[in-house]
Amino acid sequence: MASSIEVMKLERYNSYIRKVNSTKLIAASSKLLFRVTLLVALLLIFFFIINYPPFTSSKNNNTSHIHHNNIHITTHNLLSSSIYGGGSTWEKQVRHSSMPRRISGLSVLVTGAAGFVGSHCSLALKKRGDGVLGIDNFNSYYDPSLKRGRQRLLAQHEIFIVDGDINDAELLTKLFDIVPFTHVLHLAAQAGVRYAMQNPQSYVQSNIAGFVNLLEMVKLANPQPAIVWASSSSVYGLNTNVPFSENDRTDQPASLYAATKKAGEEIAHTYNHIYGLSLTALRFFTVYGPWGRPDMAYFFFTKDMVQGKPINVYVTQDGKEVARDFTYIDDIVKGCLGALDTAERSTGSGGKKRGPAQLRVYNLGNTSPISVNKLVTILESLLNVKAKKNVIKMPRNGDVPFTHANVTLAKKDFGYKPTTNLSSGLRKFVKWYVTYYGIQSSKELDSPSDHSQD
Ligand SMILES: O=C(O)[C@H]1O[C@H](OP(=O)(O)OP(=O)(O)OC[C@H]2O[C@@H](n3ccc(=O)[nH]c3=O)[C@H](O)[C@@H]2O)[C@H](O)[C@@H](O)[C@@H]1O
Repeated sequence: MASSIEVMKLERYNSYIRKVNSTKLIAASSKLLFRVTLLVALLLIFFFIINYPPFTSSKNNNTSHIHHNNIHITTHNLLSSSIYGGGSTWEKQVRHSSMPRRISGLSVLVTGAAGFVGSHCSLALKKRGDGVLGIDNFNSYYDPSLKRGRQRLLAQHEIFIVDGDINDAELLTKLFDIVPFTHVLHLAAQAGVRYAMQNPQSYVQSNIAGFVNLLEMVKLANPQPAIVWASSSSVYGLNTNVPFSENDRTDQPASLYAATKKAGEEIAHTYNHIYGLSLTALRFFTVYGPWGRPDMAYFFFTKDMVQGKPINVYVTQDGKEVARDFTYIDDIVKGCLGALDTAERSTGSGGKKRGPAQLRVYNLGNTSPISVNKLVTILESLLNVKAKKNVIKMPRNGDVPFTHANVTLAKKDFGYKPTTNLSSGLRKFVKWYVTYYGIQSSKELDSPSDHSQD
C-alpha cells in the first residue's frame, strides 16, 4: 500500500517536472523565434536598401536639369518607391517580363502597351518569344477600364505593364538601368485628330515633350536601344498626290495632332543626327479591329447603331464622300514586327554619337481607301440594324477628305503586305465588340464567309 502511494507521488512529481520543462522550452523557443524574426527583418531592410539605391546615380545626374523643369516628375521623385512598387517584387516583374524566351530574342520596351496597337504588338512579340515590358499612364482620354481589360489580357501572357508616364525621367532611367532593352516600340501618344481642338496641350505634352523625354533617356541608356515609333498618315495633311508616298510633302498638316506627329519625325531626325539613335517612324493609316479605340468612328458608330442613336456621316464641302485607307490591326502588327526586326542598332553610347545610324519612315496602310458611307453599310449588315445617318459637311476640325497609302517601301524592306479587307476586319471587330460588351450577336456574325483580301 505504502509503495503504491510512493509510486503515485513519484508520477505526480515527474509530471510536474515535465510541465516545468515544457514551460521553459516554450519560453526559450519564443525567445529564439523573436531573435530570428528580428534578424530576418533586418536582412530584408538591408536587401531593400541594396536593391533600391536613391535616384541620384551618376546617370541621373546627367539628366537632372530635365527633371527640375517638370513638376510632375518632382512629385514622383518624392514618392517614387511607393508609386513604382518600390519592392523587389516590382523589379522581379520588370526583369521577368522583359526577358526574351528564345535565342537572339528581342527585349522590347513598349510604351502605350495598354493602348490598342500597343497591346496587340506586345502579345505578338511575347508569343514569338521576345521579352516585353509595357509602360502606360492609363489616362482617361477614353474609357480606362478598356485599357485595364487589355492589361489583364497581357498579364495572362506574363506581360507586365508599369503604371507610369513617358514624361517621367526618373522612372524611365530606372527601367533602362534594370533592363538592357534592345528595342523601344514607342506607341504612347495623345491620339485622335478632332480632340486636338479641345485639348491642344495634351498633344504637346505626350507627342512632343513625352517623345523628347524618351529620346533623352534612350540616348543615355547603355546599350542604346533602337526605336520604332508611331507616326501617322495625318502628316500628309492636304497632300493631293495619290497614293501617298513617303517622299510626298508633309508640311501642310491639317490638325495640331498631325503637326505634333510631324514634329516627332523632325525630332527623330535630330536625335539620329546628333546622338546616333536608330529611329524608324511608322505612318499608320486609320487602324481598326478588336480591342480598338472607342474614340474612332467605326467604334462609336457601332455603339450608337446598336443603341439606335443617330450617327454623323461626313462629306466634303463640295458634297463628295470622305474616305479612309482603313487598316486592320493584324496587318499593322506585322508591319511593326517587321520594322523592329530590320532595325539596326543605335550607334551612340554615353550620350555621344559613334557613327551614322539608321533613320527610316514607312507608310503602313491597306492600299484601298473606302468611303465612310461604305463603312456604315458594312456595319449595318454585320449588326443587322439600319443606321440613322445624318449626312453633314465635314466640320473644319482637322479632318482630311481622304487617305491612301503607297506601301512599296515597307514591302521592299520587310515584306509588309496587308491581307485583311474592311468587311472581314470589321466582322472580327464586331464579333469582339458584342462579346466584350455582352450584346446579343446577330446571325451575320456567325456565318463562315470570312474573306480576306488577295
Ligand atoms: O491614320 C491616321 O493617321 C489617324 O487615324 C485615325 O484618324 P481618322 O482617320 O480621322 O479616324 P476616325 O476618327 O475614326 O475617322 C474615320 C473617318 O470617319 C469620319 N467621321 C468621323 C467622325 C464622325 O462623327 N463622322 C465621320 O464621318 C472622319 O472624317 C474620317 O473620314 C486616328 O484617330 C488617328 O489617331 C490616326 O493617327
